[in-house]
Amino acid sequence: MKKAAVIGAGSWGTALSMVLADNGHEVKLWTRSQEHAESIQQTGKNLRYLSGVELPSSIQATSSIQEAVSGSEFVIVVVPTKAMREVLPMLKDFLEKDAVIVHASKGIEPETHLRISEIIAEEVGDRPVACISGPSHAEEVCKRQPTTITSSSIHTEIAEQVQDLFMNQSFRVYTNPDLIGVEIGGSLKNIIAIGSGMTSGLGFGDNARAALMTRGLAEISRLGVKLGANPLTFSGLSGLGDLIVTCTSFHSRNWRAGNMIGKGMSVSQVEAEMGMVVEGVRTTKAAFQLSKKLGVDMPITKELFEVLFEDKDVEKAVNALMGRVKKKEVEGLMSGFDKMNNNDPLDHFEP
Ligand SMILES: NC(=O)C1=CN([C@@H]2O[C@H](COP(=O)(O)OP(=O)(O)OC[C@H]3O[C@@H](n4cnc5c(N)ncnc54)[C@H](O)[C@@H]3O)[C@@H](O)[C@H]2O)C=CC1
Ligand SMILES: O=C(CO)COP(=O)(O)O
Repeated sequence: MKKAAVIGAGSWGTALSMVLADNGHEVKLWTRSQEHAESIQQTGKNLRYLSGVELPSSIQATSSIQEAVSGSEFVIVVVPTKAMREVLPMLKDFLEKDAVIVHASKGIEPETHLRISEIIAEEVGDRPVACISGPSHAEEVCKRQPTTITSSSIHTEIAEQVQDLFMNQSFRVYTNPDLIGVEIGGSLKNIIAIGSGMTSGLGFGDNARAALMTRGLAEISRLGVKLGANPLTFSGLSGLGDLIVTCTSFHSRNWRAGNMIGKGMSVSQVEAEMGMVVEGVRTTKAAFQLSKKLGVDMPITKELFEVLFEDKDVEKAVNALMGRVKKKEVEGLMSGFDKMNNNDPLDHFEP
C-alpha cells in the first residue's frame, strides 16, 4: 500500500484516484475549493465532473494541499496545463524528500514551449518525474473498462514504480523511457482532435477524418523527432493510440469543441459552453510557434492556429490544406528513423 496525493479533482484526477483506491493505496484527492471537497466527502461522488459515478469510500477529498501532499510517496498532478504554474509552487514546500511527481496532463506551454515535465523542473527543482499518457477517457476508466496507458520517465525505475502503482486488471500500464515523445504525442493529438471534430461539424465523413489523423500523426512525429523523440513512440499508446481515441470519440472535449466550431460557433463561445478544459486550443498556439522556431512543416497545425486565433473561416482552412503543392508521402514520414540505433524498427516493440 502506498500513499498518494492526486492534485486536481476534475474528471481525470477523479478517475485516476479511483484506480489508485482500487489498488488499495491511500488516496488524498485535492480540490481547489473547500466546497467541492465537502461535496465529494458528503455524497461519495464528484457531481461536477463525473456525476453518475460512485467513488470508492477510501478516497479522502481535501482542499488543503498540505494535507494532501505531506506524507505522500507519489504526487499525481492532474490540473490543466495553464494551471501548472499556479499549483506547483503551492505544493512544493510540502513534498517529501523522495516523493515521485507524476503528471497526467496533456499540453505544451505557449511562449516557453515547455513540456509539463520541464515546467515541473522549473517550479519544483530537480526531482524524479514521470508522465502517464495514453488513450484513456475518464468516463470509461471510472467504469473500469479495459484501458492501456504508458508510464514514462527518463529514470527506468521511476517509470516502473509508477507502472506498479497504477496497474490492475482493467488498467494496463506499459513503460517507455522516451519522455519527450510521450509528452509530445499526448499533447499534440489534441490539436488534431479539434480538427477531426471540425471535419464532422462541416459534414465531412470518414475519409476526411482518416486523412487528418494520418497526416496529423506525420506532423506530430516530425516535430517530436526534431525535439529528440524516438519516432516509434508515435505509433504507440501515447501517440497513435491516443490520437485514435480522441479523434473518434464524443467523450473528447477537444473533438466536441472542434465539432461546434465546424458548425459555426466561435472559439470563446465553445470554451464557455464546455465548462471543462480544452487543452488543444493553447497547445495549437504553442505547437505553431514551435514549428516556426524549429522550421518544421506542420500544415494542419498552421491552419488550425489561423482558425482558432486569427478568425480564419474553417472551409478556407480545408481548401488551403487540400490545395497544397503535390508531395511525396513516405519520405517526410520516414525522416527521423535514422535517429534509431537499430535498423529494424520492429525490434523496438516488446511482444
Ligand atoms: N478527462 C480525461 O479523460 C483526460 C484528461 N487528461 C488531461 O488531464 C488534465 C486535466 O483534465 P481534466 O481532469 O479532464 O479537466 P477538467 O476540466 O475535468 O478538470 C480540471 C480540474 O482542474 C482544476 N483547476 C482548473 N484550474 C485550476 C487552477 N488554476 N488551480 C487549481 N486547480 C485548477 C479544476 O478545478 C478541476 O478540478 C488535462 O491536461 C487533460 O488533457 C488526460 C487524459 C484523460
Ligand atoms: O486525452 C484524453 C483521452 O486520452 C481526453 O481527451 P479530451 O481532453 O479531448 O477529452
